[in-house]
Amino acid sequence: MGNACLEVNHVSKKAGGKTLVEPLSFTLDTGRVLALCGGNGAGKSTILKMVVGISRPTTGTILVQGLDAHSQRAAYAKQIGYMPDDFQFSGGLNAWDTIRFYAGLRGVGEQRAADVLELVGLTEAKGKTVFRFSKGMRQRLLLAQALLAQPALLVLDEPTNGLDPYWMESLSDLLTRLKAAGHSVLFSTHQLDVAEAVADEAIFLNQGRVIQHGSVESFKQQYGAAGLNAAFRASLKRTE
Ligand SMILES: Nc1ncnc2c1ncn2[C@@H]1O[C@H](COP(=O)(O)OP(=O)(O)OP(=O)(O)O)[C@@H](O)[C@H]1O
Repeated sequence: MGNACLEVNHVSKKAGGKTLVEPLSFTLDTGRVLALCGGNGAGKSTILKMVVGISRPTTGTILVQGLDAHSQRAAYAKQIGYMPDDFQFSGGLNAWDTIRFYAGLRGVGEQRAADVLELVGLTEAKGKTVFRFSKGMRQRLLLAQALLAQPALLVLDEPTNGLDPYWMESLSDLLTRLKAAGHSVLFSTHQLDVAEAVADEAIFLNQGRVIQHGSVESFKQQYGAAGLNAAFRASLKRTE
């Protein structure tokens, strides 16, 4: 496809004698947002780790902007901003020193570091030591480091974990603006209302298997106000 930002082809993962992810294929076009939805242990983080290149698929290939994760590693990594789940920052640094450290790693200047802190509402808190941050503030700092290099593809693992309603809504607004600016976003969530509010497409996962993939609009049309929750339940039922 002409404007594919991410192409996942027949990717699967086995580890410890267990199939964590059964073969899956999907394409994410430029400027689109795709939500990987599923409960605990569905395989969401495993898929995201393969997409960012920190875990190698057992089978299949992944291309971001036409680049291969393993044979073109450095160029590939530059296309991606990653917000991992449950990452611990070095607690002794304040937010400003932390974001400047990541800016240095990404080859990004101080102005951009200040801009991303502003985007996630942490300018006022920039002198505060990160270990004094609430969970939601740490999440926002993690998002800020993912945004630093204005990557073509943002990969966000449970980005709304710990966010209060104000920041949930702000994240939706921010993702909408990033989309409009041509960024593509792949994120995981177990909160289907978040996927419904933010994503263009959703993939439903259960125990490492895709049980449904469709546009959020089509799920809304089919299930009305009950939305993605009803669509997910119906998909689960069909596969039981
Ligand atoms: N290296 C590994 N070896 C064996 N099993 C693993 C490994 N990594 C993950 N798993 C298992 O794979 C399954 C999928 O895990 P994963 O973290 O991808 O799920 P998830 O959908 O992100 O779940 P959660 O919402 O709980 O974070 C789980 O059962 C997990 O225990």
